Amino acid sequence: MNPVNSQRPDALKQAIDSLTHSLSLAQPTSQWQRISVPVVGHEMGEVQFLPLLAGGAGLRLYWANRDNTLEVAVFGSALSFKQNTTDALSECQSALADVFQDMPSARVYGGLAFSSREDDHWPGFGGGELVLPEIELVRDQAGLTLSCHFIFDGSLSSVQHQQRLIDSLQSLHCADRFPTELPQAEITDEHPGWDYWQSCAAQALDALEEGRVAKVVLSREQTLALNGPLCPWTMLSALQSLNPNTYRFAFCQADGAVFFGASPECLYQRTENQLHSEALAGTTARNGDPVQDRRLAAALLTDDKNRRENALVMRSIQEALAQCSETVDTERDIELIRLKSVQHLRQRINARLNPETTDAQLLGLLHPTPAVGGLPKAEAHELIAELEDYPRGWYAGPFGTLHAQGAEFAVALRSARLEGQTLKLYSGAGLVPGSNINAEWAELDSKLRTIQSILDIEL
Ligand SMILES: C=C(O[C@@H]1C=C(C(=O)O)C=C[C@H]1O)C(=O)O
Ligand SMILES: [Mg+2]
Repeated sequence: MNPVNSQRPDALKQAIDSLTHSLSLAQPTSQWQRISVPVVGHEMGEVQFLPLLAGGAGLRLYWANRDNTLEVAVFGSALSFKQNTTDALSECQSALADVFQDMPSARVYGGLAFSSREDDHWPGFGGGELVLPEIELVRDQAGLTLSCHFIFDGSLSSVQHQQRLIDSLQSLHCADRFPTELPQAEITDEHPGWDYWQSCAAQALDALEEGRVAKVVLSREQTLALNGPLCPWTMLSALQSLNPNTYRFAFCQADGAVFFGASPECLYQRTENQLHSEALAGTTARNGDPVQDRRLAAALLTDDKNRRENALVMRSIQEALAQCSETVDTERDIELIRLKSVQHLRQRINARLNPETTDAQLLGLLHPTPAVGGLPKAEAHELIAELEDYPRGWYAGPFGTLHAQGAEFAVALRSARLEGQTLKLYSGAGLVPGSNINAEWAELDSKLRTIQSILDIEL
């Protein structure tokens, strides 16, 4: 990989200076303030978010949507909503409404855990966290914008905060060498390993045959030991090249622990009362030989087990949306989604929501879909808690953004958690009656393959 220069493009430097100037002129008010400046000039296109994040410190977050119409880098949080339970979003909904009232263009970003059970949470990440950025760099259809958010009431503490914010703005810079080199990685642990998988998948198949569940998604955590520091922003840059039409996301805690990934799956995207969701389930591998690859795709499109996996997700999303929508329409075609190491079945669904529907309600109704949990929900989640012997944390949880006009959440799959020189990778597979234990294990493998391949893991 080429080391890239460490300068700060002039267009960004000018925006930083202009934002610093506006910030120093801020008038005391007790309300939230958002100050934005456009990043303009011929060098605007050279402002790369990942090297800037790599050059930063403390809490940072990255979010890019699947069609690449929105890319965001967050440096620090002006306000943080920590979630103890996944449904606690309803508790911060009114605080969020106040923030959006004062700053109609503000957005919050973050992730939520898969489960509200505390013993399923990761240390430091808890049940979830949504942040209002202290400094936010956004690339969208309007161009590039640098913003900051703060409370400035003229008190000593807010004056100090204003100064800290100016210092942080002035210190934005690209990492000296980016992408940085990647360390060597070695697989040291797995939950489940192959032996335990056979027994846990067999127990799940029993529950399926007895009709206790119709579908259950079991997952696996693979631990990699690294022989040096790993730059998560370099990983994201590599993921972006391999799978450009995925949601890319990262949440880096102040202590350096990072959750990141590149997911193909949308939980929902809402603009006012128009909502889009999808059933993304049913998987086969990719093959380097185009003829074989097309054969795999054709087999997937007609495969009974994979279509059942998908149909159950579809039905569950339809039923959830029916509870809060005026209309719910499914798109007729099942599409094929091709990624670097796997291909999936997808069917889209659109709804016109009842006007009073909130995002807290939507998250509660939709998450976890049976693409990552199972059906019936309660029984499947109980089985997952019983069989899986590691915490899922934010893996398979919602990750995304909320704003005054809407929201967009990915399902945080194809993801990993980095702590020091330990990287944990996650993947899951949906079991339905007739699933084969070996084939589902191979599916777990192929979903881990993309991140592994960046790290040159030999299998
Ligand atoms: C659970 C994961 O993926 C989900 C399970 C799928 C399946 O079983 O076919 C396909 C896509 C995702 O909805 C994962 O990648 O970890
Ligand atoms: Mg599957």
